[in-house]
Amino acid sequence: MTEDALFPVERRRQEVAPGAVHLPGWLPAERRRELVEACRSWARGPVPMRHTVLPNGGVMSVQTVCLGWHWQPYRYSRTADDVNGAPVAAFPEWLAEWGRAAVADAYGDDGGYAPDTALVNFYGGAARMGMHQDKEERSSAPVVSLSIGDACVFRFGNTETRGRPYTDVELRSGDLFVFGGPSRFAYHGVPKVLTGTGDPAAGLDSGRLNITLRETGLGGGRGPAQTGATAPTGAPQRSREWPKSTR
Ligand SMILES: O=C(O)CCC(=O)C(=O)O
Ligand SMILES: [Fe+2]
Repeated sequence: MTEDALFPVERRRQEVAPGAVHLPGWLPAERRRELVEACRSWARGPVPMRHTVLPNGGVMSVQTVCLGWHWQPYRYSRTADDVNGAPVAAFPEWLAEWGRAAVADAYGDDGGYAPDTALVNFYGGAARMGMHQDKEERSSAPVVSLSIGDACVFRFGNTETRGRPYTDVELRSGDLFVFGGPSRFAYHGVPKVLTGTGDPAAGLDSGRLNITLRETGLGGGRGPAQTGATAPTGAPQRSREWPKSTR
């Protein structure tokens, strides 16, 4: 339960919509720290983290860097043609293992989950993300979302419209949210970051990191590491005991 809320909110596993599961506090502090370190490394390059420019000229308030496949509105490619043209960093095997553990904890079975791309988003205090569908993937495998740092309001809607019905969920540091099955193509967004709620234990005092893992369905594996390039430095060593269910 939250300590500060007038009406305390239960922080329990919750199925927000069919196939959309929120697992609060899924990532332990050590794993959060490792992931923050890895994100700092990915943010430096080979493709630097940047504010994505939309086809209508709008600039996203969120900053993004990708692994495995580079996402730009509205397609995936192996090179960051809208940034510096560099090949995207590889999607590491340890992150795929975290993804399988996440799906298994959400649904009871990992279903052979094989994510080959990740979008790493950084939200400064004023950043937000409008309601959208993740639909550039040619796969209906679930999206695995990990949040670290400042909490946020995550709005999870329906597959038909940007508007109601939707459910607002508070995602805090370490929370896992998985959306698949009938919810895989539901609209979702982040209307608000709750500044001042950061996670010093994870090394992220302010701002919010969100990492979504996806299967692109495009084939060709997890990216450059498959073809000989080196993995980004700073990738954490996962302890052998982890991941396991924290439910
Ligand atoms: O930041 C989040 O929680 C959601 C991010 C998201 O929807 C996306 O990257 O497509
Ligand atoms: Fe999304």
